[in-house]
Amino acid sequence: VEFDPVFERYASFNPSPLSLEKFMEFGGSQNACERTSFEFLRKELPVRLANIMKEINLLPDNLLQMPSVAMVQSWYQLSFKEILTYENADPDDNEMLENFTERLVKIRNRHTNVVETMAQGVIELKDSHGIDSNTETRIQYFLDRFYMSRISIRMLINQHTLLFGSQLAQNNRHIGCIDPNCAVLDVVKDSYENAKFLCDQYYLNAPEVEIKTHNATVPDQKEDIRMVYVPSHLYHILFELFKNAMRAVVEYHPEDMELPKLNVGITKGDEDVTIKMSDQGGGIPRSKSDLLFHYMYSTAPQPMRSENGSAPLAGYGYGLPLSRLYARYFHGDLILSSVEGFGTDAFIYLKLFPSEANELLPVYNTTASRMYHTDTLISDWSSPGAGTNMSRS
Ligand SMILES: N#Cc1c[nH]c2ncccc12
Repeated sequence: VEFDPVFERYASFNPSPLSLEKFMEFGGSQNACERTSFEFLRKELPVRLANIMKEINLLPDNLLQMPSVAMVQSWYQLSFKEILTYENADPDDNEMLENFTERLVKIRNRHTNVVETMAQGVIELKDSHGIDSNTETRIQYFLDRFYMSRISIRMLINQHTLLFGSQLAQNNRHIGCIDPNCAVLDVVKDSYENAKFLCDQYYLNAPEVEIKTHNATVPDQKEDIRMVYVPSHLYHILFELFKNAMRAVVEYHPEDMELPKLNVGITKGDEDVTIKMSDQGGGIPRSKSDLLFHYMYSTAPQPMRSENGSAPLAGYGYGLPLSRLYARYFHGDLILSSVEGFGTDAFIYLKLFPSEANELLPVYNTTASRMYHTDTLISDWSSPGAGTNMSRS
């Protein structure tokens, strides 16, 4: 589709970010909203697909030629073409609306394994050509944007199919996958219990947790801290952090049956809801803390395949970079702050107001394009060992 003028036209539009408040408006009264949602999506989905496909096309040739990457590219091209068949459809044609929703489900299913398949492509490149630091920087830049784009496209598809599809009725207070009154403490407890179960199974031990809540805006507030959010996103972030924190604590105290507990604080401020998770797992040296968010570093060696060749037994360790993307998706963040030799604090920042929780979307433009063309900047700070006797390059 690259040299197709229609593709270039859609790629020339900037994606339109929605806020959680806007997403909830689509979930208002029934019918009028399905038509509005359809008219928005038949333009916005191809715009978002075309924008990220422009960046896929800019990847280094030897990565693009990897079988797994070529397959992902073909899925995007096919899905782009399929949505375009609705470009001039009649929004009042209910049968067409039903067909559109069914097509979205098929597209979502086609893209189910994109994360694993792209990770496989990176491994194929590593095994066949090796990867220099320049290429690694570009792959890191691309994958952050590619996975954020995918999170956003799946959010649009999930909302439309949940609100207007023939799916089982979900929790009647939820709007699609959004909970307008998400009790943060409940998600923290759920994710802790599930991570603890895995930790107990694997290590036969797991740290306890102490959770404190603080509502800074209404002191002495006994009510739960609630906010508009997507519980499944928050769960994904917390589950990953709990697994990593528990692993650090158990491995740092191999002999102790009495493990230092995890401390979690949930604070509702004027703008932010902040979840702080503290562990005494020995921490990470500063020299390695960035690596935790690198896709390359966390790309496991050729994963062990189970006998029947099904999905790899070992995960790809993309959990932390993807969790940070989920936190950033609605303009929050995920930050690790570590004290080597003692432990690590993880901070999840979330926007309290749905009107401020806007999607953070990659935009294809000359800045993005330049990231794929120019060599990484020569550092304008000294590097170890480069003294006066070395000529400047
Ligand atoms: N995420 C996360 C972590 C939470 N605690 C950690 N300790 C060592 C390495 C990574 C982590």
